[in-house]
Amino acid sequence: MLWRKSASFNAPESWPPYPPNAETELEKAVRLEEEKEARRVSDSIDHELELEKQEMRARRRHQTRVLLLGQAESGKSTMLKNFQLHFSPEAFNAETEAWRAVIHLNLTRSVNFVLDVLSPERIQQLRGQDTLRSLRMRLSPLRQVEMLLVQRLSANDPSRSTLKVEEAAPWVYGRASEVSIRGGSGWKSLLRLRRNVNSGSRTIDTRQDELDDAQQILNACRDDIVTLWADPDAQAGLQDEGVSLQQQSGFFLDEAARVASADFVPTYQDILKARLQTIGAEEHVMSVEQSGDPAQKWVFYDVGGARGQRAGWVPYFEDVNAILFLCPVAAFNEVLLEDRSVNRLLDSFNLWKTICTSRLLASTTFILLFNKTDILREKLAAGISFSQYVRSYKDDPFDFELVCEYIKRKFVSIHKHASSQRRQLHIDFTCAIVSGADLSSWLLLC
Ligand SMILES: Nc1nc2c(ncn2[C@@H]2O[C@H](COP(=O)(O)OP(=O)(O)OP(=O)(O)O)[C@@H](O)[C@H]2O)c(=O)[nH]1
Ligand SMILES: [Mg+2]
Repeated sequence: MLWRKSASFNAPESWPPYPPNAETELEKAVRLEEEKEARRVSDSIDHELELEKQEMRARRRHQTRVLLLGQAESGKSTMLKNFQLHFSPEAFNAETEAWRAVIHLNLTRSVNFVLDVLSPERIQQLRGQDTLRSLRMRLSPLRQVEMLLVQRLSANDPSRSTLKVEEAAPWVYGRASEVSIRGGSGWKSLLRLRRNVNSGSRTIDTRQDELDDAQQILNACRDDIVTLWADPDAQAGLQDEGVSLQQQSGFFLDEAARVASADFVPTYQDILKARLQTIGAEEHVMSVEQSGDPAQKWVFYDVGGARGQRAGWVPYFEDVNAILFLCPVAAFNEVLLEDRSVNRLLDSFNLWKTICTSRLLASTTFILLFNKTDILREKLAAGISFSQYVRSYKDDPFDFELVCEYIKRKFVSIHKHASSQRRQLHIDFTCAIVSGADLSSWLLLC
């Protein structure tokens, strides 16, 4: 060490350091040279940081950051797919392969769920028990298919690597439990897998072979799946158990003949209907492919909406231009999967209140989307009374327009009273599984 700390001075963090006692001329010259060099390095670091900051600011000027919020199954990821389809159709199309496996998993889980409900004991009480019993037996390989697909889709996700089908399969509360796959990890690697399939890697080939096996078994079971789903006795058994699958996420049983066929290629509609629970947060950067300013980027943050996931939202609050909040209006007669004592519409009200109250979001643009309007319409038309679940509602309990108006009033009122400062609120009613919503106009608001 060329300079010594002065005995009388004990602040090594001060800069430049205090000249040591009894310093020779040579030592002094060396010290000054070192200090000069250190200052040059420090200035250059400061300069780099400043440049980075300026670059970031310039980038940010061309970046609009949008955070998608809402409870689980409110349609956040589906809305994001809609944005991709609208603004980056090429990127969207490139993911078709991966979505096929997800759709196959959705279908397989539905069939296995039906088989769980129609247990051997239950079948004994139904007419046509011989047919159902043999269908049950012939469809048993689908347990293996489910396990294979889960393992393949979560292949790169260490937290799911030991997932067993028995763990994922038991059905609760009239619906199959879900397989959640950490977004942006395992299942998307299927894309790379397909693209690299000629790379000669044995692992990749094995993985692809397994997916092909799953698809072949599913295809071999195709006619039996169609027969099971069309069987009036099976339908009666499901009805007795209070199970209604049609309005549940990832429902493909009505299209089983097409989806399970060997040459199935998912349509846009299929991909929008596919269900994959988001765990954690995913960042999606998009630019408008066909027209517009190529430097302009949209950054979407899609987060998991289940209760256990919500603490992870806060870090994104500080840095976003807009919140896209989704409330699934059709969920008025449902409860949270994670807490069956809580009505889903009530949970959305409370969540909205929390978001409005947040000071970090005081000057953020809010776009409120009332989603799943198609299912709301179907439920009310099928005679499910809104006022049976929402006691404060006093109008016609089956009138779609009035129910929508009531929900909107509630949200607007919460926004007005919970927000710390005035903020414009944009509201729309949507059906996220139909492409072509007025996405551009929302983005103009951000
Ligand atoms: N019928 C209908 N289904 C919808 C609509 N929006 C979303 N879905 C379906 O609802 C399911 C759940 O949607 P997601 O987009 O995965 O929900 P999410 O909010 O991302 O849920 P988490 O990731 O768990 O937070 C999917 O199967 C979608 O296809 C809609 O407007 N109508
Ligand atoms: Mg999601």
